[in-house]
Amino acid sequence: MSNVTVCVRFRPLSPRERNAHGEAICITSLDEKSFSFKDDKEEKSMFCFDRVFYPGSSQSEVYEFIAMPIIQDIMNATNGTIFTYGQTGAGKTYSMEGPNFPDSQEKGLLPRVVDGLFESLRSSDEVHCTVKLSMVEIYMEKIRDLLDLAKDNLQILESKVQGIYLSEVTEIAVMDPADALKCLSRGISNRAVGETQMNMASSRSHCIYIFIVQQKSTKDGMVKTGKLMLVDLAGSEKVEKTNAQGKVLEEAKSINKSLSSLGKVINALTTGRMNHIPYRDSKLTRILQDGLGGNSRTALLCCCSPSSTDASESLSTLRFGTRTKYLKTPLRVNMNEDKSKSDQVIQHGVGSESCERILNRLRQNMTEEDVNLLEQLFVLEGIFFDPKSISAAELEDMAMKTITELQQAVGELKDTNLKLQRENRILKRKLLAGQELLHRCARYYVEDQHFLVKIYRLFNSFWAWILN
Ligand SMILES: Nc1ncnc2c1ncn2[C@@H]1O[C@H](COP(=O)(O)OP(=O)(O)OP(=O)(O)O)[C@@H](O)[C@H]1O
Repeated sequence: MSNVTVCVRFRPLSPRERNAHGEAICITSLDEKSFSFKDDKEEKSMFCFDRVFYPGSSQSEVYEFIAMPIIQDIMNATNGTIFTYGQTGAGKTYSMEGPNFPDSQEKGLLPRVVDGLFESLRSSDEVHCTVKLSMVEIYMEKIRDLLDLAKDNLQILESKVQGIYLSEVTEIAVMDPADALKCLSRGISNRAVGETQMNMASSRSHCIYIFIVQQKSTKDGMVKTGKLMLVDLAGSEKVEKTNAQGKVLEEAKSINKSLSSLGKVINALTTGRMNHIPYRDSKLTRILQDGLGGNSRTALLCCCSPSSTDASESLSTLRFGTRTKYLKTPLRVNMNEDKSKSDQVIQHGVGSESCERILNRLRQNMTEEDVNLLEQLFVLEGIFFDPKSISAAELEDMAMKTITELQQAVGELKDTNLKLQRENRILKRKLLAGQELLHRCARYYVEDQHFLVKIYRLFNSFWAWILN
């Protein structure tokens, strides 16, 4: 099973959209996983995801499908990342925090995750558990600590034990859900204070909520650590559509850069170009490194407006979601002995060497039987890809991937064709204008020649008259 879940959520039409454009929407529901989408050129395509949340869906449905399995993983010491992606106003913050955090009936993922985490921790009694919370914001490639605004340029570091971490970030140990929500509310109001200070809108920054859950066995001192990151990404709209200038343009460029780095990392991970994953291209991808390519279960919620007027932005969000769907990450358990006893860690990822090359190397030093055993172990661990082990569901998944890719390719070809036709028309117009200009020049040239001949003759007559 893939470790990446990609879902789409369409929010209800807003009163403004209803007033301006009536009930026109760009989607037709097919079932809970697929829908037909009408783009801004009225062309239809079908999209298929792990789950589609239509406008009537509730916050608890989103939580149960997306976050509950990840919370289970955190308890089993694997990492988890949930991120919301989409244009400004598409419903990312509504889905992540819910309206009027944390009091609303319509609580979003964040407060529900807090409840879910403590609920799961309570059910285990032979372990000592701690939950630590951090909250940061990435704005113009600078990481700000939202639990201590004085720390406005945190650095990203990497260690064998912790993986990727933020140096000197404030980590608050929280005892219960109420404590955690109080801490998160503080971070959220600090974010608003910072926005006023810097005169920016929340949609211009990425916000990351980090939960570190540690479970120490009272019997043998083993420590299991799980890291859960919830990421509310900045609006993904295209710069040219925003008519941005000055500082807003700089912000938009910085967001586009980090989101396109995210796209490149996902592309590299899904197309198997594992030898260079450009995590370091942006702060966002570097922080998410553990959550994207490493030891993590990832869920992406693509938030879209259902309005036909937003079809082009929604289409690019859906394309991003489609690419992410084929990201596969190896899952491991982060288990070490108590650090005072040992610093042993589990390595992330399989590196850049291909499966066959590694096996060949092993064959040089080991018996064929041992190599086969190792290979079986790796397949069980999900490290190597074993074609024999593909299930019908995975085959269906792959077929769907091919169909979606072909549909995308057709869509892109159509776009290119339209663009080329437009360019062709412009070139033809330019050519006609050039020909017209050339004719005029030729006419003037001929007229000028006649004029010069006339002057010359006049001059000759004048000269003859002088001489006579
Ligand atoms: N599923 C939903 N049900 C009802 N209202 C919603 C839903 N999703 C979003 N909304 C409403 O739509 C508006 C925009 O949503 P939201 O602020 O979450 O967008 P956003 O994508 O986070 O935008 P930004 O990038 O600016 O932060 C809000 O008024 C929100 O209450």
